[in-house]
Amino acid sequence: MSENCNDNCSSCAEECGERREPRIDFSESPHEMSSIKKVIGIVSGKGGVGKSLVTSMLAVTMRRMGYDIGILDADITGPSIPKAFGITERAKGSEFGLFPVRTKTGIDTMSVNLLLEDPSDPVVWRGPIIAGRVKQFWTDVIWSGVDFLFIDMPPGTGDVPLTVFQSIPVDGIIVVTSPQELVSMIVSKAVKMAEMMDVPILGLVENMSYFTCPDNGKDYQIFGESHIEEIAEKHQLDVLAKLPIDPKISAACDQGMIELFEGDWLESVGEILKEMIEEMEE
Ligand SMILES: Nc1ncnc2c1ncn2[C@@H]1O[C@H](COP(=O)(O)OP(=O)(O)OP(=O)(O)O)[C@@H](O)[C@H]1O
Repeated sequence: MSENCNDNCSSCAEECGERREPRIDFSESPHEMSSIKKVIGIVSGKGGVGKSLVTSMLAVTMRRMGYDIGILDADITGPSIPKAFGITERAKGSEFGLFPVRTKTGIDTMSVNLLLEDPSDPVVWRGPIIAGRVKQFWTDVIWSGVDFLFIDMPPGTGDVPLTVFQSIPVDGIIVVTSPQELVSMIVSKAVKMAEMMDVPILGLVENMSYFTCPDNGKDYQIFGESHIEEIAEKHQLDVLAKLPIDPKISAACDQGMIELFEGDWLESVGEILKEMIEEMEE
């Protein structure tokens, strides 16, 4: 029996010797006109740690490296991708399906905010409806010629992320954390969920890790000392990147100009993803 066993075989993907129910395949096929090479989920154990920001910056970094990128905003109740990229137009559809909206540098995006009459309307749907909408972003959207589709996952380890993992074949996930007390437990939860769903974890990204004082150039750990290395070691994971708290980043996000951010923090993650594609194409 797996150490992660929650006694619910129907929601578990692990093939252990004590399985009492057959493993049900909930996976959905993408739109028949889609072509997607790799699907990467960006997750966090709790909200507000900068998951959407890391998704956006990673997409921009990979775009700068020459890849064709899509972002599926699965954070239905708190969609932040259109705002970060300054997208105001609505998504259009045809008899074939729904088309993503392209950003200024050519990143394809789909988000519930691109479908609402008024993007400031709250989404007050229940879990199954939210999960259904995320599935539609996979099955009904035409993701054409995408090398990497990044999924900005809903925060936490509840119903919706579970459905996303079951229905979309995610090739790997990146766990975003911030240096706070509860991080160890939160990372453990995200790691266990990924293991149960049989999805490889590519590593951890620590956001808001430090602040570099513009006056003396020194780094300060505003949220306290980071324990990310210990946590990574405990779960045998890699720390892929550490991002500073940077008012220029939040300003770029607020102004819809994340594509203009300056910084190479996520290039190491880009190299790992590049290897994934190269291995696939060999
Ligand atoms: N490193 C950073 N430096 C400055 N501002 C940041 C940084 N990381 C995140 N922020 C700001 O914090 C806010 C929350 O970030 P973001 O929306 O990415 O979090 P999230 O984890 O996706 O939240 P939720 O899951 O609740 O939607 C945003 O306004 C963002 O601009």
